[in-house]
Formats: sequence, structure tokens, C-alpha cells
Amino acid sequence: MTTAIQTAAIQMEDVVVRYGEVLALDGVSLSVQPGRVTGLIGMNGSGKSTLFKTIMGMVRPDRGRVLIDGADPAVARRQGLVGYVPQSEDVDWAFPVSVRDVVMMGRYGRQGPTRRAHPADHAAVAEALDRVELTAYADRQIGQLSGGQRKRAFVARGIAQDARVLLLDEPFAGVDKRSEATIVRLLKELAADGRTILVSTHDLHALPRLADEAVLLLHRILFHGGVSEALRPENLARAFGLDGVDVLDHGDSA
Ligand SMILES: Nc1ncnc2c1ncn2[C@@H]1O[C@H](COP(=O)(O)OP(=O)(O)OP(=O)(O)O)[C@@H](O)[C@H]1O
Repeated sequence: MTTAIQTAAIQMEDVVVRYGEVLALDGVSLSVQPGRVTGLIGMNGSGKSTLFKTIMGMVRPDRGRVLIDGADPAVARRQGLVGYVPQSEDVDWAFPVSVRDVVMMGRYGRQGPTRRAHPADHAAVAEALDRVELTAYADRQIGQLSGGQRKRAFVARGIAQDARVLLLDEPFAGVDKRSEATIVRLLKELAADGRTILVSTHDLHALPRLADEAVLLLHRILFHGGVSEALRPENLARAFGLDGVDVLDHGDSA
């Protein structure tokens, strides 16, 4: 057990999170390994965002513990170990910042309170923009991008930050097929670099292309293993509370 804690990038043990009367996470034990893309699947309200917030140290469990590369999640976040690509609804796209500014935010943790960017910061931002193929869009206001380009801008922020753990909340929502393919390729490359990639998605069709393994969540972990096994009708029925084939046919959980 001790060895697993030291080697797993994300380790959760018996984690319980309540919001008043609502039990969002009910004894979640999960070990997410580096070097792979892990898909997190669950219906609306199943606790996916709460799980991400717990990993980022923004929500404290009522019970159990979470370790990120052996560290407390809040410490890991301050050290820049954890990067986050938010749901589009959670971003103010009218905010007057450029794509380059957003990516530079990934460097803030290294710049101290002055936030003065050094040549190494500019080089890291340029490299991250290049990697997500947004160099030509660097000076655009962030809202003047397509859905897929917006997601790639936030992935670039995580790359510039050199986050070891990258959490992506619904990265394919409102994204065209070409951007989806670019994001999938990027995530696979980042995993191959030894990062830990955890992606929540409603898009069960994208899962086989995207993920090396899958976690089914309904307040607790129902399944963690291979993607094709996760997509078996009996497993989807447990996760979504209705016929799993229907979920696959319609491609959402709402
Ligand atoms: N701040 C909060 N206060 C009270 N209840 C909350 C709060 N945040 C989440 N919940 C509740 O906790 C449960 C889990 O919510 P969570 O947002 O983690 O689910 P989710 O799987 O991310 O959902 P979605 O797919 O709709 O984003 C839900 O019942 C939700 O209503």
C-alpha cells in the first residue's frame, strides 16, 4: 500500500465529500497512474467536478485522504504540479486577455509576486503555443477563438506550467472534430511524457480513441479498468441508471 501511494500520481483513499445534505463523493478510492490518459465518466451530478476540485485542493474531504505525487493537494497546486482545463461555462470569455496572456498564467507560480516574465517564461509560452498549434492566434483576445481553439489555449497553459497532473473537464464539449483529434493527439503525447492525464467526458464515442483506461463514477467508483470493458452495457447501466446502449446511441448522459 505504501508503495502505491508513492508511485501513483493521484491517490484517493475513502474520500467523502458532502455539501450540507448532499453526498457528492461517498467513499472514493482511486489510484490514477502517470503515463496514461484516464477517462472519467459519469452522469450529471455524479461528482466529477467535485472529484477534480478535491484533487486540486479546492474542496477538503470530510473523510479520507488525497495525495498528489505524495503531497497534499493544496501544496501540489501551489507548486504548479496540477494543471486544469476548465469547462467552457466556467470561463469569462469577454475578459480582456490575449491567448498569450492565458498561457503565460501557467508561469505565474515561477514568477513570484512581481509576475515579471523572464526570457525562459517567454520561451516556454512560445513552445506551448506551438505545441497546440496556436502561434498564429497568440495576440487574439481569448473570446475570439473557436471552441476547440479555446480548449487548446488552456491545454497550452498547462504545458507552459509543466504540470505533472493535467485535469480536463469536458474538453470536447462544443469542439469540432478536427480540434478534438488535435486535443486527443496532444493528450496522448503529454501522457507519453510521463504526465498523469484525467479527462471527464460525456462523449462515450470518443472514449476508445482518447483513453487508455476508464473510471465510471456515481458518487463512488463503480468501475476502473479497460475502456472496452467500461463500455459494456451492464457497466453503463450501473453508471447512468438506464440502458447503457441507449447512452452510447445518444452520446450523452443528460
Ligand atoms: N457548491 C455546492 N453546494 C451544494 N451542492 C453541490 C455543490 N456543488 C455540487 N453540488 C452537488 O453535488 C453533487 C455532485 O456535483 P458535481 O458538480 O460534482 O457533479 P458532476 O458530475 O460534475 O456534474 P456535471 O456533469 O453536471 O457537471 C450534485 O448533486 C450537485 O448538485
